[in-house]
Amino acid sequence: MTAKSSGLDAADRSPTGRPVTEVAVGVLVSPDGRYLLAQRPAGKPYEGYWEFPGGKLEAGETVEAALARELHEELGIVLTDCHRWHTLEHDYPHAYVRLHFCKVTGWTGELHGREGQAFSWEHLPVQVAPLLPAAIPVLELLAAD
Ligand SMILES: Nc1nc2c([nH]c(=O)n2[C@H]2C[C@H](O)[C@@H](COP(=O)(O)OP(=O)(O)OP(=O)(O)O)O2)c(=O)[nH]1
Repeated sequence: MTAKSSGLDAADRSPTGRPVTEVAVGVLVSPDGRYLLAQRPAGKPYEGYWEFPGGKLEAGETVEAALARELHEELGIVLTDCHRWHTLEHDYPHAYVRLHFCKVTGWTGELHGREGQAFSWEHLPVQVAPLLPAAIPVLELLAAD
């Protein structure tokens, strides 16, 4: 199979030739219209910055499967309802990421930070800081929704 027919093409490289890290991100929406933000744990790039929960896709994983796994690992919840929303790319010093944002409206279980991270349900405009650079355009999209 050629690279193109297997789906591997120029989209797997950034415009400057960096490999693309695919990331599944959940925008959890509470019944009263707040959004869940989590603080990045110690030891990760941008430690202490606020972001939407999620993480990198593993080999062969879909966005939805990766998101379900990450939400369970990070927050102890089981994803029951989500849909893809926006995809954004960001060129960080540590990686070029493609962020697949999904709106999450259904889950079961009690939320708790299983990696010791803080989290907060926020109305717009959010009060937590600092935010990951790539979270800022997402908050603008949410405000415009
Ligand atoms: N989860 C999440 N990641 C984001 C957001 N915005 C943003 O630029 N990112 C970037 C930061 C990281 O480079 C990448 C996510 O990778 P990560 O290190 O958190 O993923 P992971 O949990 O799989 O990490 P790992 O410890 O397994 O390496 O996406 C966001 O809102 N949420």
